[in-house]
Amino acid sequence: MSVLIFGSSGQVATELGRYAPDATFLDRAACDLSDPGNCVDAILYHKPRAVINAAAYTAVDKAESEEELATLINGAAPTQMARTCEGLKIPLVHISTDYVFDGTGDAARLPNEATAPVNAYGRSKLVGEDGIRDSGCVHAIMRTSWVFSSHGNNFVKTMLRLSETRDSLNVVGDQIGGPTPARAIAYAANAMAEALIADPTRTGTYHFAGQPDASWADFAREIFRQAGRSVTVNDIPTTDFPTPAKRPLNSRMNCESLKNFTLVRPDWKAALTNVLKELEVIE
Ligand SMILES: NC(=O)C1=CN([C@@H]2O[C@H](COP(=O)(O)OP(=O)(O)OC[C@H]3O[C@@H](n4cnc5c(N)ncnc54)[C@H](OP(=O)(O)O)[C@@H]3O)[C@@H](O)[C@H]2O)C=CC1
Ligand SMILES: Cc1cn([C@H]2C[C@H](O)[C@@H](COP(=O)(O)OP(=O)(O)O[C@H]3O[C@@H](C)C(=O)[C@@H](O)[C@H]3O)O2)c(=O)[nH]c1=O
Ligand SMILES: [Mg+2]
Repeated sequence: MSVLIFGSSGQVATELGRYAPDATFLDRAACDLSDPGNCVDAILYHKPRAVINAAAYTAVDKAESEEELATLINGAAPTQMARTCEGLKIPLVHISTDYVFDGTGDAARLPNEATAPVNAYGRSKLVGEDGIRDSGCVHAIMRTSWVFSSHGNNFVKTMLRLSETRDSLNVVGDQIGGPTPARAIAYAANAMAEALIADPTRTGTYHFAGQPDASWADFAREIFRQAGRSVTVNDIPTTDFPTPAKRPLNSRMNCESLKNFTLVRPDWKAALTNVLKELEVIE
């Protein structure tokens, strides 16, 4: 029996190929999660020993005008996955987000603190979390943040692209969080699946974010520093960068309970160096 993974070409799904090479990966063509019944059929057909959900609707601004679709993919589908896993008594590892929090204050949030998403994407992800917790299945809901890798869409690639035509950029300096390498998320998700098979009492909600916490402006500066690109980053307040979706200011997450899985917060600056090498921006 192998592990079944929803997602194939996304940032985290791509990296899972490294740690779970024998797993079955389902792309959108094999299982379109906008029809949540499809994931029930897939799990019953494959009869895996665990399920990892690395698929999601991740277009934060677009979700404001497509909340229904985002909620099917991020809410209803993971709920159906969890109910099916409960029926088969197999664990589900699911990836969620810092955007389930409202971002008030400046303390690092614990996994059991109150959620209150400020945008449609966050609300859709919270529906999925609640559905999984209510299902009774053995699970790890891993909340992560600010994911980057050498493939797919992410802030690192956006900054590198902008640097080709700009020598200064305005970047928000008052949203603080943990940039997280997709590779580390994939390692952790696979480790959690195996650990839950061995010991279901580890079921629960966990935080997994890269360290140290930084603003998007700090993140941008480090990208340009490592890439050797001379782009001036001007810190601006969120109010000066209007977007369709509101974003939380404080995305700090307390990750201490990762010790249940003998995992620690990954160092995002070191991982950034690897990603820049993979992109052949540096040697
Ligand atoms: N990106 C980020 O900054 C963050 C992401 N997360 C969470 O981490 C997880 C992984 O994110 P990441 O790897 O960055 O996401 P990506 O956007 O890179 O990939 C999303 C994946 O979901 C798949 N997908 C989208 N719509 C559907 C659908 N209707 N049916 C089936 N599959 C679909 C995509 O498939 P296809 O290639 O066919 O489009 C793709 O493989 C998600 O749960 C996300 O919410 C949490 C915090 C931050
Ligand atoms: C391109 C650009 C963005 N920004 C800001 C906008 C935003 O506040 C921040 C990051 O922009 P992005 O569009 O990459 O961010 P966003 O897509 O909101 O990233 C989020 O994605 C989802 C899926 C998550 O789950 C979150 O953890 C988080 O990673 O930077 C600037 O200030 N200047 C710029 O030139
Ligand atoms: Mg984005």
